Amino acid sequence: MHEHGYTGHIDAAHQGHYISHPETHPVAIERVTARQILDSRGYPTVSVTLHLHDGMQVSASAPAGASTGAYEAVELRDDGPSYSGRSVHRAVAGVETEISPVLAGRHWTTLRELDDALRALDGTENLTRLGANAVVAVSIAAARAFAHASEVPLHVWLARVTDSAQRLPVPHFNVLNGGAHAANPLEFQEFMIAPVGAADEAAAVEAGAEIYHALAARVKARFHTAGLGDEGGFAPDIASPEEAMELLVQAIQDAGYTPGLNDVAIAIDPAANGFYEREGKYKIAGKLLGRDQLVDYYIKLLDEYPLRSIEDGFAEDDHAGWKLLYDAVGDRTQLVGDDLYVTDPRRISDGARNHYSNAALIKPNQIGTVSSTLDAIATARRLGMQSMVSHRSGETTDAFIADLVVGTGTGQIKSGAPARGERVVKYNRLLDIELDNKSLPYGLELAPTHAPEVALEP
Ligand SMILES: C=C(OP(=O)(O)O)C(=O)O
Ligand SMILES: [Mg+2]
Repeated sequence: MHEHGYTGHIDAAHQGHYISHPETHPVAIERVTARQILDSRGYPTVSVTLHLHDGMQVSASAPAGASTGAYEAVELRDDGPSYSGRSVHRAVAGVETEISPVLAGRHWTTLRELDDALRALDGTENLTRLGANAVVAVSIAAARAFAHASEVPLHVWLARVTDSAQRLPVPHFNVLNGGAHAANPLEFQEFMIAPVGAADEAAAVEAGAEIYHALAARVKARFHTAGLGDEGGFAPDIASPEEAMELLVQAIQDAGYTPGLNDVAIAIDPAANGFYEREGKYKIAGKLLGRDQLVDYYIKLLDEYPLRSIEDGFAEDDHAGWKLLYDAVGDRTQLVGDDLYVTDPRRISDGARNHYSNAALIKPNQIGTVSSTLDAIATARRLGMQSMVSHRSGETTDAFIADLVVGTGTGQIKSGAPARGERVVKYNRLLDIELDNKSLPYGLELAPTHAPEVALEP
């Protein structure tokens, strides 16, 4: 069993609480039902429905990671806690027999109050008892219930309760897959294209699709395969990250776009837990690299390619590696903590204080409730860090993260390739929001590279 595991100094002044405005309308729930459905990998996951007092029903479902961080909230599966792909009947039963009686029969005035009740009912630090898969699905459905009660779209409600300026995000399309998401020898997990210079969301999504198809042609011609990884990106037998980056640059050009930090940029998620060997050593393309060598390797990629963002460049517990990378390139590129922070406000706060990175990945099921997810974004923002909202490698057709990224205005999302239903449902939701809200700005929230702006105590 994993603990949430945070042992560092926690300073409330450095954490952001999102503001929950009391004027949002209360929610009355009659009962909560749940069932087991399949996710995009064909593994069972939890789907819940809140039956509201006014006859409305709102649903949500839980995604699942494969390259999960050790400090994530824990899903409940029938063979025990943690990811295994097994059935989730116990988590489903917990929603109906334990969560439903607690949520039914009273008025909930804020989502935080409801989320706090879920945490109290679970009683564990990392939601092991009821399962983060059960809890996050209920919390997302509850956010929908609050938006319904206030008679506004979900993204508008999220902007309202967090006092955020809404923004349409730069989509980061993961078009080449490796690591834990593919069977190929490529160690780095994700190679993404980000149309940062697109005029709007519609143009960005169109660019992503065109580049994806241009890449398909190159991959088929060179590798005689169009096999896909878990997130819908191609997964050919690429030997090295450089070869992958080269392919992306060519595909961007083939599709008639310009590779560049202000046009179509590249982002990577090496997910370094996956190729960490031991004692600060990492194995890439058959070579064992020490921390300094890995930093030099990333610098080479930054110098040679239009790379705007590196996620999990070092393993989750290799803080010495994170610091080295931050000191070397934290002023010129985005360094995103995923497994490092697991969407935990306390860990993000610690990362800002220690200069581990200048951005946090935001995955609601890593921390287990929508309220804590909003706190994570508020914390990052307070400390001058960027946030990137993210799907999981195992997904459903729930598009919550699209409303989340617009409502909180973080300016960046990753939801896999611009293909496969569970991925495009998020991008298509962004298109719908844009169509209904033509005046919303598109693009990154701040300049693409920056260091924390808040002076932190040593
Ligand atoms: C989306 C990711 O993968 P997973 O969901 O498998 O953790 C990731 O590592 O960023
Ligand atoms: Mg990651």
